Parts: sequence; structure tokens; C-alpha cells
Amino acid sequence: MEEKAENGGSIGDDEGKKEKKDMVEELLEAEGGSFSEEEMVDFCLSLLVAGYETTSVLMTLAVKFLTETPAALAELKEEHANIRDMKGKKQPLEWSDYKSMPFTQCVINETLRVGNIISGVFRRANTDIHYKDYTIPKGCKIFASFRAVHLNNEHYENARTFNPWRWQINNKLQNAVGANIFTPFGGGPRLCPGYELARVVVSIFLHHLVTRFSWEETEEDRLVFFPTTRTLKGYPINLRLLSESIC
Ligand code: HEM
Repeated sequence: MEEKAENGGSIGDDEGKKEKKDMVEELLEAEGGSFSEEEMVDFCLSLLVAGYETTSVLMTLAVKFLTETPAALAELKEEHANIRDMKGKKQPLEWSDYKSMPFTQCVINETLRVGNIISGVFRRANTDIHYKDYTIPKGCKIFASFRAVHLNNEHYENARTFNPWRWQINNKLQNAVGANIFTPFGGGPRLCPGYELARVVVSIFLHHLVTRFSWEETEEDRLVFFPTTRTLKGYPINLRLLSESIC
């Protein structure tokens, strides 16, 4: 960071050659260069902590749930094989490809719903809140549990079962009285800024995984939720490159 600041933003820039800026360069220039070093470090760390573990757990859980649900894996493979067939073998994916992966989005939604990577968020009441027979006094902190809502059978039939097809039939995000019932990325002004990035990353990952590899789990593993959501052993698998993808 210091080196970049001394070099007026970037390291090793050839004169006249416009290189893509990285995050540190953007931060050095943002707000007229008024961010302190502490603010910039805090910003980078927040993004790393908030974005890294969450996305990698989402990937792991998607692979685990798909392995345990062969029909879903078969449908996902078909969706991605069709995309690959329409493109050249080595052509990279584009935004329009990402936007034509409806079943993949069902798989991601369902993984987020069952996995509850972030189990909920804390909020402080700014005013007395009256809800049913309860009053949450002003200043009181509450924990809004996403897991309690996502795994509630009143909102989702057989709520503990991984069923990506439910998102094809009923993709309502609110219940009859308008309350949000699907909030894996939180909501309101603090909504996760990385929600679309996480979906894109996992969609691209699943594309390459199912079109190029087969796999089997090497040992049984299970989900644990405390202190954070993860698989106990990191869900180890044996990967095999498919013969048709070797070229
Ligand atoms: C599966 C992936 C992810 C999940 C489930 C997730 C979930 C969440 C949740 C529940 C919140 C709290 C929202 C609230 O208070 O209402 C949050 C906040 C945040 N997330 Fe994510 N996130 C994910 C990926 C990412 C990524 C990829 C990034 C950035 C690279 C990111 C950056 C952040 C940041 C900076 C905040 C704090 C926002 C604020 O307080 O204003 N997240 N995330």
C-alpha cells in the first residue's frame, strides 16, 4: 500500500500503457485521496473476511448437496453441457451465459436456504417496536435468525430437504403478509454488497466443475453450524478430469 502510494497509485506501470486498477489503487484515489491508511486496511480486510469464507463455503455445500441429490446433479450437468455445446470448447463464459443458467440459480438459492452460511444478523431497535404481543424496547439488540425462517416448514415444505426444484414452482421471497422469507444476504441498507459476485463466482465454478470433472466423496462429512456454518472435514472429494475435456 505504501509502495503504491509513493508511486502515485500503481506499481510497475509502463508509461502510456493503461493498466487495470486494483482495489488499493481505487482506494488511494477515492474521495479525492482522503482515506487514511487505517480506513483502507479496514476496507480490504472487511471485503476479504466477508467475501472469502462465505463464497468458498457456498461452493463446498453446493457440491455436497448435489452429490447427495443425483437427479439435481444430472439436471445441472445438462444445463451446463447445453451452454458448452453452444459455445466453442475453449470460449470463456460471458454475462449472457451466466444469465441463462436458471437451474444453477435454483441450486444456489436452495444451497443458501438449507446451508444458512450466515445464520442471521444483529440489529438495534431505534425506537420501541411492537410485534404481536411483544415490545422490543428502543436501544435493545436483537438477533434476526435467517435459519429459523429458512428452515420453517410453514414457509418451505419439507424445509430441511435440499430441493432445488422448489424454486421453479414457487420462488416467492415474501409470505402472505409481505415479510421477507428468503434473506441469505441480509436486507435493507446493509444488504450484502457482494451478493451478485458470490452468485457469479459459484455459477462459473459449477460450470467448470460439472463440464470437466467427475468426483466422489472420499469420506463422510457433515454440516456443522457452530461457531460458523461449515463442513466438519472440509468435504474432501476425489476429482477426475473427464476424458472429453482433455484436449
Ligand atoms: C455466499 C456468499 C455470501 C453471503 C451468504 C453473504 C452474506 C452477508 C450477510 C448476511 C451480510 C449482512 C447483511 C445485513 O446486515 O443485512 C453481509 C454483509 C456484507 N458482505 Fe456478504 N455475503 C456473501 C458474500 C460476500 C462477498 C463475495 C463480498 C465481497 C467481496 C461480501 C461483502 C460483504 C460486506 C462488505 C458486508 C457488510 C455490508 C455492510 O455492513 O454494509 N459478501 N453479507
